[in-house]
Amino acid sequence: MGEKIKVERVTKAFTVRDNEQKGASMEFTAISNMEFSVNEGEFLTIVGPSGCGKSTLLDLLGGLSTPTKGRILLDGQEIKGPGLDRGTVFQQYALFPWKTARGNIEFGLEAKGIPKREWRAQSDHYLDLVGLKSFADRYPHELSGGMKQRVAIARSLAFNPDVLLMDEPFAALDAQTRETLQSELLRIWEKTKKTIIFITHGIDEAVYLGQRVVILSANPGRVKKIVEIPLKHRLADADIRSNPAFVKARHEVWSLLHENEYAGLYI
Ligand SMILES: Nc1ncnc2c1ncn2[C@@H]1O[C@H](COP(=O)(O)OP(=O)(O)OP(=O)(O)O)[C@@H](O)[C@H]1O
Repeated sequence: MGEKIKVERVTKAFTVRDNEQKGASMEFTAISNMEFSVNEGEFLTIVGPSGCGKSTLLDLLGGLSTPTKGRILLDGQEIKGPGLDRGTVFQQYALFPWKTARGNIEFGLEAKGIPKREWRAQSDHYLDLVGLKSFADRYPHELSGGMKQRVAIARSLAFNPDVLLMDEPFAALDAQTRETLQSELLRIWEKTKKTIIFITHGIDEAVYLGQRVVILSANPGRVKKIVEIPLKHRLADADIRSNPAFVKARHEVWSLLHENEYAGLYI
């Protein structure tokens, strides 16, 4: 399994107002000296406290902004801007309200330059992949939150990106829908073999989905630890969250995230 993405000593600083001095500005370091890599076809989850730089990191991976120091390599080439090799799914559905589920997916096909005669078969394929074949002609306002997010995932996949960047895509959904979409996503990942980087606030979600979990700490955002999750065949076990290996991994991630509280840092 080759290395797909390499985050090399990345620092991202923003210029912000200096509250101490009127009219002056100062540097604020959101992410400091971050380093990790992602293997081809890996499902990597990233978890960390609010403000640790998760969205900043995803913007850098998406090429929407550039590091202040360090660099990010994709297939050995430095990321210098957005590209169709990376698809992003956000927390908010970001669908075109005037296009049907199929129309939203076909937008992805058009952007990728797929000839129009192939759209129908390909959009059928992606609708089927996310379990929405019978909702092809519905508009976003006629779909539930979970269905909208399925369309968003299908649209991102229609670009056929190498890497899927997911920024808390299930955060706005109710617990049951979230669990369903988590297992759907695992199934899609197993089928498509995409490299996935998935950002979340949820420890359960990070452990359930990730082959490895990157734990970030805040002020500034840094990699605290990368934990391997030794779970195989997640989909075969309907109640994997009760499995001792899951419980153990979950506890490890939880402890790392809450370490500072017990050291008295926040008390
Ligand atoms: N454009 C910007 N200008 C100045 N500061 C910024 C900018 N973008 C982010 N920050 C700061 O960088 C830090 C990291 O923000 P970011 O949104 O990446 O965190 P996050 O981990 O995604 O947070 P959350 O989990 O709450 O969504 C925060 O302190 C934020 O205020």
